Amino acid sequence: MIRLEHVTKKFKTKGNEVIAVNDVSLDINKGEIFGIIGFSGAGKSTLVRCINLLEVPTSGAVYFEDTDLMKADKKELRAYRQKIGMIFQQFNLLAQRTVLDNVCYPLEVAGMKKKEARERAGELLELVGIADKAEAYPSQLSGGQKQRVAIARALSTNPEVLLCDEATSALDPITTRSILELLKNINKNMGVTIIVITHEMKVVEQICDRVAIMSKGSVEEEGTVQSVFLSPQSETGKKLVLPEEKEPVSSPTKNYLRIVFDGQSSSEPVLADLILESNAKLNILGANTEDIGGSAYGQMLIEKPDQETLERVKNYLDKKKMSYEEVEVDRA
Ligand SMILES: Nc1ncnc2c1ncn2[C@@H]1O[C@H](COP(=O)(O)OP(=O)(O)OP(=O)(O)O)[C@@H](O)[C@H]1O
Repeated sequence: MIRLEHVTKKFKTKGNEVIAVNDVSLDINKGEIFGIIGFSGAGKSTLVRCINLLEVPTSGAVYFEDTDLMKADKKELRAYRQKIGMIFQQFNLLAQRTVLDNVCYPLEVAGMKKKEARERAGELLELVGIADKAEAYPSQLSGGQKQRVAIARALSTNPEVLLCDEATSALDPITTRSILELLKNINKNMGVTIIVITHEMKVVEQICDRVAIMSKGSVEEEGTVQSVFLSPQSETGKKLVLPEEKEPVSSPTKNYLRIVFDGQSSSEPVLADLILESNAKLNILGANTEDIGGSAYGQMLIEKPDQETLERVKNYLDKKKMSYEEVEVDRA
C-alpha cells in the first residue's frame, strides 16, 4: 500500500549536515499494523513525516499504491493526505473547543455541513467510547480520554491509514493497553492500516503484525513481530527485546536455560507441564514474563539440570515449539 524506496532525508544545520533518515526501503501492506521502533533520535518521526510528505525526502521515492508521491501535484498530494490520519503523543487537541467540536473540526474544514459534521462526530465519539464527554473541554479529560478524542478526530475523514507517533508514550501501562486495544479494533473492524511509531517493545508486541527496527536513520532489521521477538538479529533489536534492566537475573552464577515466551502460550501451564514432563525439581533463577491477553511474553531462566533431565525439558520445549538457549556462565 505504501512503499518507501531508498528514502533519505538530510537536514542542513549551521555548517553541519544531519542524516535523519538514511536509505530506508519499506513496504507497508494494506490492512496490517506495522511498527517502527527505535531509540530516541533514530529517525522515526522524520521517517513518518516523509510518509505523509510533510517532509520531502532529499532522495528516494514514496509510493501510495501506484502513485509516485514525489511527482504528485498539489491536488494529488492533498487527496493523499486526506487518506492519512495522524495521532501524537501530546494529543494536539484544540483547548478552546469542546470534545465534539474538536472532532467536527476536520469535517468542517473539508466542507461538511455543521449538522452533518456533529452527527458524524457523535458516532465517532461513540465508537471510541467517550460519547459522554462530548461537551467537555480537553483540560477536563485524562490522557487516555484525550487520546480517544484524538483518534476519533483522526478517523473523522475516513482515512485508509492511521499514523500513530508515540501515541501511548504519555500514558500509564493500563491506559496504554486500552488505547492499543482500541487501535487494534479499528484495524480489524474498519480495515484501517496502522503505522505505529514507538520506542517501546511492549507496544509492538501487543498490536503489530510486522516491525522495522531503526537506528541512526537506517532500518537495521525488519520482520514479523514473532520472529524479531524470538531471535533479534541486530544490536538495536537485542537491546530492545532484552533490555539490560529487564534481565530476569542480572548476572546468574550458574549455567542456565533461557526459555522464550512469545505469546503462543500462557506461562503457567507450560511451567506445570515442564515439571511434570521432566519429573524433576527445576530451579527457576528468574523470570520476567508478562501476561498479555492470556498469552505470556518474556523469558524465564532455569538452572541447567543434569543432562538426562535437560534432555526431557528440551524435548518438551521442542514439542511445544518454544525457543530456548543454553547459556554457559563464564566463571573466569
Ligand atoms: N528539522 C530538523 N533539523 C535538523 N535536524 C533534525 C530535524 N529534525 C530531526 N533532526 C535530527 O534528525 C535525527 C532524527 O530525529 P527524529 O526526531 O526523526 O528521531 P526519532 O527517532 O523520532 O526520535 P524521538 O523519539 O526522540 O523524536 C536527530 O538527530 C534529530 O536531531
